[in-house]
Amino acid sequence: MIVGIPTEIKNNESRVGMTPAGVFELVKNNHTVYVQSGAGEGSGFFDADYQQVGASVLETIQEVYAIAEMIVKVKEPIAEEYDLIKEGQILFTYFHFASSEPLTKAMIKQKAICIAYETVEDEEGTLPLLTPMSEVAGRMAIQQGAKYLEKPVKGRGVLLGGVPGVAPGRVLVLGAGVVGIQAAKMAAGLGAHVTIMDINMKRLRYANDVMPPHVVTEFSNEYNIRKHIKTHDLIIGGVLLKGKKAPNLITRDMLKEMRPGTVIVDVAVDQGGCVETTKPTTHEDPIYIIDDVVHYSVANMPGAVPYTSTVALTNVTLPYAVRLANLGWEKACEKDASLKKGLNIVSGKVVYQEIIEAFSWEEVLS
Ligand SMILES: NC(=O)C1=CN([C@@H]2O[C@H](COP(=O)(O)OP(=O)(O)OC[C@H]3O[C@@H](n4cnc5c(N)ncnc54)[C@H](O)[C@@H]3O)[C@@H](O)[C@H]2O)C=CC1
Ligand SMILES: CC(=O)C(=O)O
Ligand SMILES: [Mg+2]
Repeated sequence: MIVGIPTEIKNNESRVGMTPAGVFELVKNNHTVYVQSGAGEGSGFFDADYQQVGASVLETIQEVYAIAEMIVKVKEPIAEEYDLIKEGQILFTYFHFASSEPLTKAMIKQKAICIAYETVEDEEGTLPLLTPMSEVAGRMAIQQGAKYLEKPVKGRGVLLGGVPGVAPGRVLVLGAGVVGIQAAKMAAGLGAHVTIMDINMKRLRYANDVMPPHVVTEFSNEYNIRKHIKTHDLIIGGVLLKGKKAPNLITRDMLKEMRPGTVIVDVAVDQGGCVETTKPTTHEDPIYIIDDVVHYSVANMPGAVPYTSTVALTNVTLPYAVRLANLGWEKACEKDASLKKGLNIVSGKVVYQEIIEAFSWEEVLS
């Protein structure tokens, strides 16, 4: 198969869809790989590194899309890329369709085979191609939150770890999944008081087992959330309903209950966010303030640490990419139920029910 690796063009997105190690593996399996010149630079991989393992380098994104049967990338295609996508071309990347009707409609129109990293699901119900980026984003959420709690950027002016004689900051984590656990761990490591909430008792039991005593678990319901937002300095949104729009656990009216300078890092923004006032931001302009509450909602947080993220991502995507290249998407999905769950749009037809529900479409669009 001919595989193309374009340069990411989303704001401050320096990850790349495949490392030279990945190209090595594809070439070993007799596939042809075209990499756009400079695609890996932000992650520390240069054209010569790719050429050394057998890839050919193309100058433009147009050339890569035009020649490839399968595009392997990181983020969803953005508007400038839509028309480059060919009928029947496999796109293997993050899409987060439920948060973008325009993207969904564009991919239907292009009639591509859209296999979304974030809905590939293993037998245990976990999301192997989302997990490493959630690990990155969960850890980063505390770094970013700590930064925006500083007064010069309109935060409350609270040091998360406190100092002797002064109580530490308080962090409320919504969701005890991958993002939530990593965020809680980082915050606890800094010495903050942490409350972590979920509706899944198994996740709360797990958090209770693995976390130090200054991490407290609480069942997630509106009453408890309303209580805790008043006393916590930093709130991390890490909830997910697979493939669906995230639920609004913090509504607009609740911002008034928070103290001025409270910071919300809504990691769940890529599925629409779990805070009503969340709207996607970029690394260039990551925050905005509503009712004195600082909102951070960058939809590609791991893009800011591409050295770590590119390798972590391709460690998990590569085996699937090789299978897709070896077998073609139909056979690969037939043989691998996890990969099949990644099929979101096939030749103009939405095949993932949660997307249809997200837009209240009555039937599968085609
Ligand atoms: N902004 C960014 O750059 C990134 C965003 N993400 C996003 O972060 C979100 C979380 O991802 P993961 O942690 O991997 O998902 P996960 O599936 O591991 O965890 C989500 C948790 O939310 C819980 N949950 C569901 N409804 C809830 C409710 N009402 N209250 C409290 N908890 C609830 C679930 O029980 C589950 O434990 C996803 O939307 C993911 O796409 C992930 C990586 C990067
Ligand atoms: C998961 C995701 O949205 C990201 O890594 O950017
Ligand atoms: Mg307020």
